[in-house]
Amino acid sequence: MSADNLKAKSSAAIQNCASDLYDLSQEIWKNPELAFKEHRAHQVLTDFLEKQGFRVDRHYKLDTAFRAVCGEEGGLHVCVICEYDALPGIGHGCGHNLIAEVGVATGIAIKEVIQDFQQPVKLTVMGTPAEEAGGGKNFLIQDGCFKDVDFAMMAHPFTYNISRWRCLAIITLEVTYKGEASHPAYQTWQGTNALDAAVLCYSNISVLRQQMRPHHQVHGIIENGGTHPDIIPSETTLRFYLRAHTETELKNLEKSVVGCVESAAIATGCQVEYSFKRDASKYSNLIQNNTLATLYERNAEVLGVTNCPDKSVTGAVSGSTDMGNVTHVVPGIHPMFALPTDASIHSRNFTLQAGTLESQPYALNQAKALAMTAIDVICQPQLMDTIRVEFQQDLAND
Ligand SMILES: NCCCC[C@H](NC(=O)CCN)C(=O)O
Repeated sequence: MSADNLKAKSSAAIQNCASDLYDLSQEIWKNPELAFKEHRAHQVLTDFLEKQGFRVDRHYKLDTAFRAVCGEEGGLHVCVICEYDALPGIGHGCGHNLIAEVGVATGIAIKEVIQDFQQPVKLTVMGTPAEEAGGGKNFLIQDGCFKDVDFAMMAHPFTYNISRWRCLAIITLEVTYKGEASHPAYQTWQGTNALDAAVLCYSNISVLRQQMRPHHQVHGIIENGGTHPDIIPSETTLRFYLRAHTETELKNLEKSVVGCVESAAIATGCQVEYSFKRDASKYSNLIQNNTLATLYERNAEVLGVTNCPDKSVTGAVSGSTDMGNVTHVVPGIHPMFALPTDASIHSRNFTLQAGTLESQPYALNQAKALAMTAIDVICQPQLMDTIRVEFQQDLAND
């Protein structure tokens, strides 16, 4: 069968399941679950994939991770990634219900044609928890789950179509100031105000922002600012995210931020403890493989998905994802696809849009484009050599 016929057959498989896929997505959207607690999503996704004939490993390495496999060993191993965690307070404001749906739909589409290829193909749909906080993919990477994968793909809903979204390496900084409680209207001089230290720290970082390099970002919150207006706060805590193009740049940014943190302690006489979380919550920048991205762009274009023409939008670099870490261990792509909305991700309006029937064709198109991209590579296995060379070059230049 020609690649074009395989693509048509795979797309038809998605279209045939469109109504069930919408129900699946709705089930996740209506029941938002936070990082590592995505029990219901795990259940419905694994049940769905099992019904579709996948060999499913539930609770794969992590309680709410899964692996659903079809095909055979001995040839290419394609991995399609699902995310399904929600955000505190605003539900699926990042549209991960659609990411999960796209992952499953892509899996169905590739499975439909898996026996039609000239060589064996193995397909894994990988369920990865806790993208928004915690970095589920990093635990799976550490456990060797991507070791025999040739390439990995997923797609993320957004406000624009951006095939090669560049996202940043990120690290979390936690800061605690300790002072001395006292009455703020009586013996004020006996107090040491930890809230003043927190406010100064926050302001120092705001001032630093003007001097930061483009694409360096620091933003955060005061998590605990004290307990009562008439007690000088003796302890406060802050949490910041620091982002930069690469891990090396992130290190430089860390140094500047440490100056802001420590100077606030000196100015107020507080003690300070701080730590950069060098654990699974630390995400690498995203490397979009050129060959995979080019194939995806061509396929998406055929389906009427055109990349946003505004270079100021497509050239923007922002946000972070643990898919970044995946693209440092295997070649991958992570296109952003537009829903019909102006709303920003992580907003209530985006939550609403991610649950509409109106958004469905946009999600299903992505699944078709990802499956078509995999079909291109499987039908021209020599492309894999180029993909591997690019991958090594990208890592070396990172
Ligand atoms: N450890 C912090 C992770 C933050 C990840 C988050 N990701 C997104 O918003 C994009 C995709 N969901 C972020 O960039 O803030």
